[in-house]
Amino acid sequence: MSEERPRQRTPWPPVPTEPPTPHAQAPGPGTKLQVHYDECFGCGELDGGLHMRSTVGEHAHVHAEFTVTEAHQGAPGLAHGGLLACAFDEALGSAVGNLLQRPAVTGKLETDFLRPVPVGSTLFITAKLDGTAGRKIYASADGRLDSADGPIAVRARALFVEVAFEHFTSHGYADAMERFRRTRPQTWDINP
Ligand SMILES: CCCCCCCCCCCCCCCC(=O)SCCNC(=O)CCNC(=O)[C@H](O)C(C)(C)COP(=O)(O)OP(=O)(O)OC[C@H]1O[C@@H](n2cnc3c(N)ncnc32)[C@H](O)[C@@H]1OP(=O)(O)O
Repeated sequence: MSEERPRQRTPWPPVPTEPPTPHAQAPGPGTKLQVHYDECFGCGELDGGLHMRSTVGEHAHVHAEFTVTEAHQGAPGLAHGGLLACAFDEALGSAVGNLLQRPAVTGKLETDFLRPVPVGSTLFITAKLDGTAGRKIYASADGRLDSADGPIAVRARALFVEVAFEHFTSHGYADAMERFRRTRPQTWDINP
């Protein structure tokens, strides 16, 4: 299997964009990012969740790690593709939310699965912001197998759409903001 397997041939971002500018209060390189919501399947402490942790890298990248356990299998001994997509959604969303400090939800997420990801392996995911166009935020990520310079196993790119905080209170739990603040007391008071 060759290292470069560029399955994503369509232009990206698909529309003209502005360069993404990290928010003045965005956490800097080396910052270990906090859980954004303690009941999040991606980063929270739920039994069976992905328990992902992320760190801000240089040049507005976010690095995340996902270790595949027996609870994440699709085929015997291999990660389920849907859960891998979930790990990328988490890493990409973490980059968008933490670096831009704008509330946003995933509008579109596409993944290329380039290599099998076995149980016991760790995906080293690097997510970056690619551009913004009004409420639309484009981001992409690579996931390398077992080390930060391992072969790329999964690639993803996503469109996030900025939303008002009411998105969470009207479509989710009415007390969504209290639930966010219970995990991260100040973050969710930031005006978009
Ligand atoms: C603040 C401090 C933060 C602190 C730090 C936080 C850290 C935080 C870490 C989070 C880590 C979790 C990461 C998981 C993130 C989820 O899992 S989010 C859950 C999954 N996603 C959803 O549930 C979203 C459901 N969809 C929706 O609610 C609505 O469709 C949307 C996405 C809000 C868009 O609806 P809308 O607001 O009515 O806007 P709409 O005009 O339809 O679309 C806006 C633009 O986007 C385009 N668009 C929308 N969808 C698509 C699509 N699928 N394809 C192409 N274009 C699209 C539209 O064409 C439109 O383009 P323009 O016309 O403006 O050129």
